Amino acid sequence: MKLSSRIPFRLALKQTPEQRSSSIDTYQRTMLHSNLLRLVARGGPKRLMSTATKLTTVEVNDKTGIATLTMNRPPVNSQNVQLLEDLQKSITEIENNKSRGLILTSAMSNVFSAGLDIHEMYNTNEERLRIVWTELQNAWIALYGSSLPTAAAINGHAPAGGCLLATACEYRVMVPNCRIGLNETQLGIIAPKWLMSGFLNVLPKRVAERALTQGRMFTTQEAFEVGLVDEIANSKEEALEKCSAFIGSFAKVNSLARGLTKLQFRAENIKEFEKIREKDVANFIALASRPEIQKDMGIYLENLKKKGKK
Ligand SMILES: CCCCC/C=C\C/C=C\CCC/C=C/C(=O)SCCNC(=O)CCNC(=O)[C@H](O)C(C)(C)COP(=O)(O)OP(=O)(O)OC[C@H]1O[C@@H](n2cnc3c(N)ncnc32)[C@H](O)[C@@H]1OP(=O)(O)O
Repeated sequence: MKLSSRIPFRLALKQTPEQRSSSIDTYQRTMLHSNLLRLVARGGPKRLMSTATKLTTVEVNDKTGIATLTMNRPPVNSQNVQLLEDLQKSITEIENNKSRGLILTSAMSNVFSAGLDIHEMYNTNEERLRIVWTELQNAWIALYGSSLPTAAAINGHAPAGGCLLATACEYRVMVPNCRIGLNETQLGIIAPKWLMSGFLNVLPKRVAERALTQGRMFTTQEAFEVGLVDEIANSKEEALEKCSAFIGSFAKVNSLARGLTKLQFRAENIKEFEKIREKDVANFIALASRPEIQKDMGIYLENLKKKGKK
């Protein structure tokens, strides 16, 4: 299956008859391929890899060779230092074990990830803030810069840092009635450029600019319509199957050529990020230490707690 051949019927209708018949033919082949993969994915024995991690698990499907990396930090997979470090360890392990691809998902029933753990940034010291931000940077670059095919099975809400992880992947499948987006401006903070890279990779610049300035949280349907997610699935299982089908689409492509091509597309963002990463840590510490930001964090946490008790 070629990525360029994934043309939905509604777009196929706008094409010439020749283009249309070729797209529909490719579409049917794609469906057949994805159904085959689904059968394999369902039947395939799963192997739990030996990750020395507390908050992530890695399961490899022996038949497809695809690894599923699951975040498991109840209640909302908020990203504390431990989760960010575990994500990196699991990504490295999946790469070293020569898996055919990586699917990122969540063990929570309605949340993919709530973003950075605000408790880790509240009432703390500069050294802790440095660690938090450095580990967020490290986790992002491990995922964004991986040469493996990557996909996110977004089985719940994905605000801020949750959206960051999802958009670091090459493909996204999301369950209905959830929200995804970079809501930083709504919180009175600014997402640095590298943090927007994945978002800018998948959305037209105009749409991305508007969404980022508004701090917009897209519903699943809206995210699909603008291209922030590639497909909608009715359940986590279906999302995992669709992600497997995406990764399976590279079965006949030379993996080295594929990986290097991917990295060429991402090289500029990665280079920019490497240039500013130290300065970016300093900027984050300065921002997060500001008394008014600390005050806002306290209020935000209180409101989240109150909402939870309702
Ligand atoms: C002003 C705050 C941020 C300040 C940051 C400062 C500087 C940073 C500079 C740049 C950073 C940009 C990069 C990334 C930033 C981030 O990721 S910030 C985090 C943004 N995340 C959010 O705004 C999401 C907040 N959470 C929610 O909207 C919801 O929890 C939900 C994810 C939609 C899930 O809803 P629901 O299932 O109903 O669960 P509850 O709301 O009831 O939550 C359950 C408990 O979890 C706690 N919690 C939720 N999110 C977080 C979080 N991000 N950090 C820590 N804790 C969180 C929530 O308080 C509940 O706790 P209790 O059970 O009540 O104790």
